[in-house]
Amino acid sequence: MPDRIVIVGGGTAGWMTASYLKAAFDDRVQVTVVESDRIGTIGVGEATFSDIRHFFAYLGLEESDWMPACNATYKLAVRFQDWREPGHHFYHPFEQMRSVEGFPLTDWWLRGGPTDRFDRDCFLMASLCDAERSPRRLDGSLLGRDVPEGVAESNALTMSEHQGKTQFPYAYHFEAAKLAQYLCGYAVDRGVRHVVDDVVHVALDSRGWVDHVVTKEHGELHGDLFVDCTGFRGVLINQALGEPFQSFQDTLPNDSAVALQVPLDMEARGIRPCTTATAREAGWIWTIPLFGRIGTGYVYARDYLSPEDAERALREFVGLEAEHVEANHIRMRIGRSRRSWVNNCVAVGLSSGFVEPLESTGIFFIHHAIEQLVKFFPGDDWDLSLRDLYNEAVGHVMDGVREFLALHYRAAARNDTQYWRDAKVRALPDGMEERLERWLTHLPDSETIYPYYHGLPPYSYACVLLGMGGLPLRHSPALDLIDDTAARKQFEQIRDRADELARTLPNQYEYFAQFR
Ligand SMILES: Cc1cc2nc3c(=O)[nH]c(=O)nc-3n(C[C@H](O)[C@H](O)[C@H](O)COP(=O)(O)OP(=O)(O)OC[C@H]3O[C@@H](n4cnc5c(N)ncnc54)[C@H](O)[C@@H]3O)c2cc1C
Ligand SMILES: N[C@@H](Cc1c[nH]c2cc(Cl)ccc12)C(=O)O
Repeated sequence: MPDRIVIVGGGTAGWMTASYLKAAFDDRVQVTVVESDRIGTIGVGEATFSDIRHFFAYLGLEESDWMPACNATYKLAVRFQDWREPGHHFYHPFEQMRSVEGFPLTDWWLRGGPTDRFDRDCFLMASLCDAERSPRRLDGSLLGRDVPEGVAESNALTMSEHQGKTQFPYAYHFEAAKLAQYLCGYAVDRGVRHVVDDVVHVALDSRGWVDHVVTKEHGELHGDLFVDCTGFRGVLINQALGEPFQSFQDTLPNDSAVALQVPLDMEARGIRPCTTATAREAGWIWTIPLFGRIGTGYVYARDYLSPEDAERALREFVGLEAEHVEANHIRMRIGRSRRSWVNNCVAVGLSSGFVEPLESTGIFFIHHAIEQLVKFFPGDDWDLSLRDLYNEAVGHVMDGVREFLALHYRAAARNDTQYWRDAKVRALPDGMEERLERWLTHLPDSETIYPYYHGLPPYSYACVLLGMGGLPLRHSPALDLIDDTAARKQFEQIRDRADELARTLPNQYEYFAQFR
């Protein structure tokens, strides 16, 4: 069996992979992580999908084990600010879409919702975000008793097996660098060898497979399977094995970011239970509230804005609190390696692919890749089908997310700068134009979105279309022929329940302060 695994890179990807493989295969595999202390990681304050709870559950970790160590907070939604026009906001929440008479509530809302806020009318989470509530009460119970926690009883190996069945109501914000550190401790405790050194050469055998990697001070590291977690460099997959990188730049032009970590008095300021993405002149600014500080950054396209102007705009946005904080400029490689698994090398994380962090998909890509690696782990004969299945699954996830992100720009009503005007006419990924055409007459459903698993349910697309406000949408004509009493009752119930929750749940600061 290929049981000697060498992971090159110790960022989020490297340590998530090491700890997961140990949880899966225990001492039946030998795992080594080699990471440079000279080349830094991309550790900004990060936001996740709710599915990451399956990752922690797989490792046997509770929130109380890892959250305090990573300054983590809850995320109930992404708040899109100013994408339609200045002052407007809407949420993309973690919440199961309700349906009435077989039609999603958003469709009923289009026919005639009670207010002009589809998000507050159709989802509880939008009101909880506006009221800045924690999803848990001080005794730890979740919202009401009506939300199933549902990890323990499930025996599914992968996230895709959960999709559509339930929707967990929150995800997390955390410091990625601290999570990597925490998982390093977890992995090393379970026997992972940790080598701090630079890989200076990747030695291939006569077939072009990785034979070993050469380090500066620790000699050669031999293995059967090599995992490339070297970030945008793609030291093994792209540099040594020559696998081409396919850029998504034609459809997603943002290629840069400038980030700041800003310590703040969270007691005075509060901790918003959502990621905020605020549209700006040539991109958007993320605000990720952590316990004790916020992570913020401007994601922009260099074709429209210089790094200096981006930093200036970001500092203006944040205000005086960031005065003495140093900015971190990052060049982003947007797209994916044509194949993420080549011969005996599997790329996980930024080396495999990346899209701008608008919907917090980076860590989801990693989690998904690791699940697939376990599912399609090679045997002695390195059966090609397993590798192909892996590459197809990983490729579909990134291609699907690419479409979902492209939709944000096409649908945004904002058109005050050249950047936003160009966004309306920019090319869409192959096949998406036809799909979009259909979504305008019938809100997206599982039959009409990107046809392979990519982590995003149809209601996420509906939220973006309804919230961005730049495209004309129509309700299903059938709704004009169906009694709307049940739909109106549903809207009322949501409003009443949201009011009650907003009155009775604590705020996030109160919730997390009790553990300090
Ligand atoms: C601006 C920005 C914002 C983001 N926001 C989010 C978000 O909100 N949510 C989310 O889910 N994801 C987000 N991501 C993605 C997320 O940061 C990454 O997916 C995640 O951190 C994984 O990075 P990585 O481990 O692949 O690479 P890196 O963090 O770059 O780590 C690379 C590792 O490889 C090592 N290395 C490189 N070369 C060598 C060598 N020759 N020898 C030895 N070691 C080497 C380095 O030392 C390092 O340990 C964001 C990314 C960017 C760029
Ligand atoms: N599987 C993802 C999909 C998802 C459902 N709702 C949201 C909202 C946001 Cl902001 C991101 C992602 C999602 C998950 O459940 O996490």
